[in-house]
Amino acid sequence: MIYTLTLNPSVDYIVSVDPFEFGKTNRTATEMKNPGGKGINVSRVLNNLNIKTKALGFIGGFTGGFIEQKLREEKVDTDFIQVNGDTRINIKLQTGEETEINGQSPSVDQEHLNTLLEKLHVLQEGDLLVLAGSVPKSLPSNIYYSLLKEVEELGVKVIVDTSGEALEKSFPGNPFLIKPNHHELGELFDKSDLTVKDAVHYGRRILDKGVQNIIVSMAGEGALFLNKEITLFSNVPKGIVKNSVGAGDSVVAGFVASYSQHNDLVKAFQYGIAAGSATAFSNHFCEKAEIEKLIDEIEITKL
Ligand SMILES: Nc1ncnc2c1ncn2[C@@H]1O[C@H](COP(=O)(O)OP(=O)(O)OP(=O)(O)O)[C@@H](O)[C@H]1O
Ligand SMILES: O=P(O)(O)OC[C@@]1(O)O[C@H](CO)[C@@H](O)[C@@H]1O
Repeated sequence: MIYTLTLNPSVDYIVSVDPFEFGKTNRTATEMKNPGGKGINVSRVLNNLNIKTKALGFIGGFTGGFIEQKLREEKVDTDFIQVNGDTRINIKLQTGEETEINGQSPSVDQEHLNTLLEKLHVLQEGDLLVLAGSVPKSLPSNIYYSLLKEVEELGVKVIVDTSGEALEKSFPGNPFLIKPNHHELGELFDKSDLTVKDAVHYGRRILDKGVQNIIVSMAGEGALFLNKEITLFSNVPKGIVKNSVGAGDSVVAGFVASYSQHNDLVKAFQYGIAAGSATAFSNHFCEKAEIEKLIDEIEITKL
């Protein structure tokens, strides 16, 4: 079984405004309201690929109700924990470039956390758990490390997709996979504008800290896959990016979809990149046929 955990879900309000003028009343040309948060996005993409997951996380208020209702309509299985306060609303403003305003989440207390731990204790050998997204302020920044330790004895493979302190602190918990983009990887070492060579160098330093596999996505510039045995580079297919919200989550979902079926890291890397680009090239999360159309354009080379 595949589980996703979103500690900090959101309603994503994705609007295009053209032209956009600061200090003026602007009107939207298009708008969408979607259930969001990185783990939830992974569940939604896997659902598009006919792979069942259970989405865990903390939700509350009218926005939490919206998320549950939408996921129920899409037939994504959920087991959320209710918290006091409204789940945040994240604004994604498309004006030719993309600007994001991510909101604040309601607080999560010890009792909520204990309920989460109970839910995680039912996981079994062979299960995959995706821990994704930012950590609400009320939780410690080493929460993903604690959760990795919590399921360590269960034989579960854990994927961590987050950034900054929460990501860095997860490394000694030996996550099966992490997927930073090149900016997030650079941030961990106080570096910007990483080249492919730099990304390989810093990726290797993270492998030394206990992470088993790393995908470094670099938007239109390609992606890397690293573990102690192999270093691979992938190009990305050519196309017009329409909406990158959830493209990174689609890489994770595509990887999980393929790996859970074929147990092959290289194939899963390729499928993940195809899924990321298929989402980036459309206004919805990728579908199977869209991924399969791109897969042959993706060449994996050994570095
Ligand atoms: N210009 C592009 N051309 C082709 N594919 C792209 C492009 N930009 C993004 N993608 C696809 O989206 C994936 C994720 O992009 P990126 O490296 O920006 O990760 P991210 O920052 O986690 O994504 P997100 O925008 O969802 O936060 C890439 O690996 C690629 O598959
Ligand atoms: O604030 P976080 O948790 O880092 O990211 C949240 C978020 O930007 O990530 C998803 C796209 O990856 C969106 O659905 C959501 O709004």
